[in-house]
Amino acid sequence: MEFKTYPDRELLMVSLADQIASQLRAALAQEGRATLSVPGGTTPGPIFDILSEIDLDWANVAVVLNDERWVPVSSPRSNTALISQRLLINRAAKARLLPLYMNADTPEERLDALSDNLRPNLPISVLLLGMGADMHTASLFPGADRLEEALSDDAPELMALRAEAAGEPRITMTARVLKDAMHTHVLITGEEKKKAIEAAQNLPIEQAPIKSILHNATVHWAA
Ligand SMILES: O=C(O)[C@H](O)[C@@H](O)[C@H](O)[C@H](O)COP(=O)(O)O
Repeated sequence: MEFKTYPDRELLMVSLADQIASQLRAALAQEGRATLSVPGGTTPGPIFDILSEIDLDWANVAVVLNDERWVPVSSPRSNTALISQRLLINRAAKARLLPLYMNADTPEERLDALSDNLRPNLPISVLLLGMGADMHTASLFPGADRLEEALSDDAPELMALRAEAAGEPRITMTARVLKDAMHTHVLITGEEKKKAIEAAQNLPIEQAPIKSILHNATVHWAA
């Protein structure tokens, strides 16, 4: 794992957006297509604002969330709504959204359709992840009902998980898909998350699921 410290959050966001754009450009040059996977939550908004203005061949970029809360897009908790409003606009409006939500009562009802849609766009070219202070990433929460399966190397691409800390049911990429990404960045801010990522290294993976992707990740941090 590489740990990069930035003087402040603004510099972190600008610099990381630039690194992501360069890696997408390289993937586009090599393969003519690229897949970018991003987190929801409260931290990445500013990076989406910057990325959306960057000049690249967005028409050949597929964008997909790492995970989604099973709520309608009209909910303020919808990660799909977040990226629709802050990432898939401006120049990035040309990118193709691979959905992680379709109207239904439970994620299980839509897992097959969403997975079939995702599969041809794997592996992920550039993976941006967030992390909770409880050391979850995507929706791989410590204590989640099917965590062991979601961390295993023969997991399907997507799974539905439930965890007390998660609130609503989640749909998430499994560790296998996250580990296969060509480039992995973890975006964290604040002292609490810095301590959590340090602590994660000495804990079993079930208690610190972020560990599943740390070995070849760059962690970007600012206070
Ligand atoms: O839907 C989600 O909640 C996320 O994708 C999740 O994995 C997130 O990245 C972390 O919970 C950090 O969230 P914050 O940035 O809000 O702390």
